[in-house]
Amino acid sequence: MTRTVRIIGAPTDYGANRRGVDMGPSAIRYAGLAEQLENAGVVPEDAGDLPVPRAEERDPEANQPTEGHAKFLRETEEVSTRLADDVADALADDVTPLVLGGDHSVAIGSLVGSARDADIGAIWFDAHGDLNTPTTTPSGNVHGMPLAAGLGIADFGGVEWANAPGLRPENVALVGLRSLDDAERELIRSTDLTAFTMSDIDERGITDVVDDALAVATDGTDGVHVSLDLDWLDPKEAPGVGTPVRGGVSYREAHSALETVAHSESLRSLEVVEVNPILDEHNETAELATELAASALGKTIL
Ligand SMILES: NC(=[NH2+])NCCC[C@H](N)C(=O)O
Ligand SMILES: [Mn+2]
Ligand SMILES: [Mn+2]
Repeated sequence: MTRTVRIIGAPTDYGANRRGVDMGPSAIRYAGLAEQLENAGVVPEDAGDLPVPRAEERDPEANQPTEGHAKFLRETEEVSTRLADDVADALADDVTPLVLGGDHSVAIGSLVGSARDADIGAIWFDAHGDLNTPTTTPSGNVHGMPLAAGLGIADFGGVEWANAPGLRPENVALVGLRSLDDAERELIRSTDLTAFTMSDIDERGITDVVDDALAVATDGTDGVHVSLDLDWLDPKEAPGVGTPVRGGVSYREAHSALETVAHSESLRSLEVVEVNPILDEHNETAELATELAASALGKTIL
């Protein structure tokens, strides 16, 4: 049966400290997403963008860059709750949700929706751990926290709207890490999360690492949520991101990783986040995002 993919735009920027990432969904569509998905042999269905509180409508008090504080948490709750419903509805319609960020805080809604009526695994392709909490965050930016939120870790325990019921740390694999805060490092050591750093990819090659990540994420689950932060790639390949870190995966490694995901036939939901057209060069990061989404959904070279 041909897979239908529902595109859900989540044009947020309040979870990051860089304006412009809210234009990610349009840049990704403009880069030819629908056509790329057709080339992948799936039927794209565009649900448009979720309403997101504009800068003028936000609580100015919620933008205090102090330590031990999550900025715009109320706004994040509002959008995450809606997004979770849309993701869950897509799955109930037997359609694969493809969420377009926006900053990585949108992953809270994706995880909650994808794990609403199922046990899921997650693969986090990212330079960062996104495992901070309102207490440990060095920046206050919620895009550095969504995985901890979904897992209900530390002060996210009991923050119900942010917890993904069917997601357990044993089924989460982070791939391509190269920038961690101390508290995140500590957390990875003290939980059942699986973490593959760039050094693991150097040593073992991307396919082996992603095979292992898939084994973790599919073990006893109904499917896998793939979260692709474009800063996972080397900034030379993906310059249009707010928090670039040198030493990321190459163009070919990224495709290979997502082709391996497609091959496993375990993809349940997908998101591509952190594309910031203002920081991009000729929309190349958005183009990369569309290509990689197509690879994850089954596009092959031959
Ligand atoms: N999704 C991202 N780009 N996250 C970057 C997070 C950076 C840093 N760890 C922080 O908490 O602020
Ligand atoms: Mn990142
Ligand atoms: Mn991220």
